[in-house]
Amino acid sequence: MSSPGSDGASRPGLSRRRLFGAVGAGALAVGAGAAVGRLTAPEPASVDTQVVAFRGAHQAGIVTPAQDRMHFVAFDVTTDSRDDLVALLKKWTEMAERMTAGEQAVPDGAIGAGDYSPPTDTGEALDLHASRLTLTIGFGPSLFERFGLAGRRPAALAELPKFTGDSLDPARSGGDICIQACADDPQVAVHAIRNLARVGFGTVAVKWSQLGFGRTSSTSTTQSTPRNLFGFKDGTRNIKAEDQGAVDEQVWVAGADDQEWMAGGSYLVARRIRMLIESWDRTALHEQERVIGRSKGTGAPLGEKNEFDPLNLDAKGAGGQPVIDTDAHVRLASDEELGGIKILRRGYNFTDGSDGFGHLDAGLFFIAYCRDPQKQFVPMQLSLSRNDALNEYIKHVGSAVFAVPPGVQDDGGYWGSTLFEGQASPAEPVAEPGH
Ligand SMILES: C=CC1=C(C)c2cc3[nH]c(cc4nc(cc5[nH]c(cc1n2)c(C)c5CCC(=O)O)C(CCC(=O)O)=C4C)c(C)c3C=C
Ligand SMILES: [Fe+2]
Repeated sequence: MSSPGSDGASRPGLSRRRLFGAVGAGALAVGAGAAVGRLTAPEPASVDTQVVAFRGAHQAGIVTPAQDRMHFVAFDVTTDSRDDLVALLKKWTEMAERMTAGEQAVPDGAIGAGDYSPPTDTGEALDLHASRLTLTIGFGPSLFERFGLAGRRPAALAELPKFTGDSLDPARSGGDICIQACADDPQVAVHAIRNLARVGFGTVAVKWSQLGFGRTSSTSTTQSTPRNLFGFKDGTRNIKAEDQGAVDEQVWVAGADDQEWMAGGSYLVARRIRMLIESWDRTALHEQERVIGRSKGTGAPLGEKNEFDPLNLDAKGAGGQPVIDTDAHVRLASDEELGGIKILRRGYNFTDGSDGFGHLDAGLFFIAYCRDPQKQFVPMQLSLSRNDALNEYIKHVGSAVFAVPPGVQDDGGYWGSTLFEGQASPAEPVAEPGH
């Protein structure tokens, strides 16, 4: 197994490709991208930057610069055996570390297991790079009702309330465990989830899953802002990895918050939000911009010139009416209106065919990370669900919340070991969100 360098980058992206030789690896990276038909060009990457370190104080895939593709899965745990569940988490950890390093899920698993048994790696990523694959695990509230975990459930991991307008499909909601796979190559993300689900047979079963084809936010100042399916730049005022103060205050759980096993972890809220594309597409540009509160072209706040100009929520037009409307999305979601609350958004566009009525089943698979969903996501979504002008054009159809444990470190840990072994390492307390 390879180990990442101290800078978080390593070279084992080559090893899955060793079959084909290491010469010209940089050129092959470009070829591999073209072969799977990326819709948007990946940001330039050398072989060295293909691997995101798996180990660390925090799991990768949260403040990691958002990759362009996602495969998200929620599992039900089908066993009653805690030992079997822990054994699977250990196996998953090994496989996840290998795959994020660009290696096969199991050494030589694709063709080395012999002619008479099923391959232990499914093989579709054999000639692909690591593609900045990250795998991030989370545990849902329902898991804590079993396996003797009741006393270890953090208060922050309460089920989300029903919000005005929710039209949730239980078949696309909840789950005992989630795994978020993000990569710059869709086949790499799908391969990772497929192989983890495959070895989980008998212990877990897929409850629901979602593919995302384009990031809808930036999580680093090094990234350009992408556009969502309404055509607007999305992620401009997101928390960025470089803003350490905001990340510590709003994203990472501190040891003193509640359950110590969550120190260095975070909470993930997932919402499958259908976007009523046809209705939006019949809406005048002026109204689209009023609803969002930003200009479609530049992404600038209404009344301003440039994308990153500050929101001026007090500005009034000639008639004395607010330039950014009282029910504009960005006003209602802003930390200025919410007592300092922020979240880290990491969502993806999706299109899952059409719905039988000639409408695209398309939208935003919204993912948010925060230190306490009850204090951050819930008040934000309460405000949006009641008053947001955007509600005429969207419908929340799936929902889930998960506790995302801290990262796996070099201490024999595995995904969830701080929960199952009680090995939490205390973290420095930092200020509460919004204070
Ligand atoms: C509960 C949180 C949020 C949901 C749900 C949500 C859905 C949603 N958002 C857009 C499009 C845009 N959102 C933008 C900004 C923005 N959105 C949220 C939160 C939720 N969005 C926040 C916290 C912010 C930042 C507000 C601020 O401080 O300015 C923007 C503007 C660009 C940006 O800053 O990111 C767009 C565009 C859609 C289409 C959508 C549901 C489908
Ligand atoms: Fe938004």
